[in-house]
Amino acid sequence: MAAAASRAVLVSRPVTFVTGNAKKLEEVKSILGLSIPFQSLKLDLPELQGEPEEISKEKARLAAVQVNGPVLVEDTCLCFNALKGLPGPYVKWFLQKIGHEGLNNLLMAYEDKSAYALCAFSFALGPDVEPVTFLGKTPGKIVPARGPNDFGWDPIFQPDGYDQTYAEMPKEEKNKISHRSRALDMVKSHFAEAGYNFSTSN
Ligand SMILES: Nc1ncnc2c1ncn2[C@H]1C[C@H](O)[C@@H](COP(=O)(O)OP(=O)(O)OP(=O)(O)O)O1
Ligand SMILES: [Mg+2]
Repeated sequence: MAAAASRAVLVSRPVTFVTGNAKKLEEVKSILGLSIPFQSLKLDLPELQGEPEEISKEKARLAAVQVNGPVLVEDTCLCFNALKGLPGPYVKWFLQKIGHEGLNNLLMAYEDKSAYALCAFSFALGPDVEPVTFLGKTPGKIVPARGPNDFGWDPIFQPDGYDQTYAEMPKEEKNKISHRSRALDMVKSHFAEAGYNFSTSN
């Protein structure tokens, strides 16, 4: 810790987590706890097409311009192996248009129902600083919907090693193994190593 403190970067404001999704914010809050001082801003940022890492980085660049300070953003993908990673970053639109049943039907022609949930967090210190990205991945499979329908595709994703879907699992259990918590672990390590020193007085 002494080493980290000696190269501490003084950051004038707490990090702003920018998302248009209240459920995402809830998960990030409960996973991060008090480990990183952050505030949130509800904004649905435009998303570039392309690879998950690039989409997330570009979101961070846009967010940093909007906030004019340090920002954290996240982009979530649900990737089907039989479809070479699709719908991936476009799962939000697939879910909106064809729902859980439609997502299951996409895999009807394939025996392979395996999938992975991928979460890409990007952190930018400000509008002129290149964002850094942290990826978290949880392997599983796509199943007919089971469990409460209160968060996106949770009811159709069953992580490997579990007989429950994300939706059926207790939140604390999901937060232990989820793609989001894996990526956030890396975010936390990055913050600890960089020794950022956030002023909370705004
Ligand atoms: N942990 C999760 N479990 C289930 N569904 C999720 C999860 N995280 C995100 N989703 C859903 C919400 C969206 O439909 C889609 C991800 O799209 P994404 O662009 O990352 O989110 P979003 O547009 O709702 O919020 P943001 O404003 O942060 O982009 O997957
Ligand atoms: Mg989005």
